[in-house]
Amino acid sequence: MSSPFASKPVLTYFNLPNIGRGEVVRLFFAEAQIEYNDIRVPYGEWAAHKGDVAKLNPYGALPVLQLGDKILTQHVPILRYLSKKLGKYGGSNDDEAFAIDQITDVYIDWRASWVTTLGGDKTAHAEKIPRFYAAFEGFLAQSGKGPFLLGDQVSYAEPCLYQAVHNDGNLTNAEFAAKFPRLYTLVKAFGARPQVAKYLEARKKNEQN
Ligand SMILES: N[C@@H](CCC(=O)N[C@@H](CS)C(=O)NCC(=O)O)C(=O)O
Repeated sequence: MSSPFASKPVLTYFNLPNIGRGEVVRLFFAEAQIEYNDIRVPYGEWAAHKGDVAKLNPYGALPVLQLGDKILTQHVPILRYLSKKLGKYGGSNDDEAFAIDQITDVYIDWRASWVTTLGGDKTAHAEKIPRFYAAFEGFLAQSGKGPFLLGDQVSYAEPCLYQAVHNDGNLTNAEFAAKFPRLYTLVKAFGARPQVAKYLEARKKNEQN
């Protein structure tokens, strides 16, 4: 791995079990083979760090990415910015860029809804979550490509979708695979990308779900 940036990016995020927003940026870095400093704040120590983060990020939340003298926040805009800087992962025309934006905005909605079901309320989960998977599947059907949203070209949508499927344990769910075949094929293909597979193997030690 190396870095196309003038200095090594510094990603600060929680040491969560691979379910959080910053982990999506880590997945993107794995795919793009970007070397970065991975600062992991133990969740239990957040109160002690919050003030320092607020000095960098007016929103006061993580992840924060330091890129030289730039401070970037909001995980999907971070992915979008990195994609532009790298000249890939963001689509090669306005229509492709729109398709990525569209599906990742649904991912953001999924995330906002999903965190409200974290207490383990199965009824709330069943009421709220399947519509997002159906939307992902629908947009993938509209694109008509595969295995990825843009065909063979990976975009920053893939790490987002990978996590949406991973977070509910659906990577090994045959029923899920049958119901959402395009989405399932996409996340399996993303997880099998050599650099991503290597990263996923290494992160197993931190896997708790
Ligand atoms: N819209 C932001 C949300 C950031 C966010 O809410 N981060 C959570 C962790 S995933 C956080 O820092 N929570 C602690 C807090 O807000 O005090 C993004 O997409 O990055």
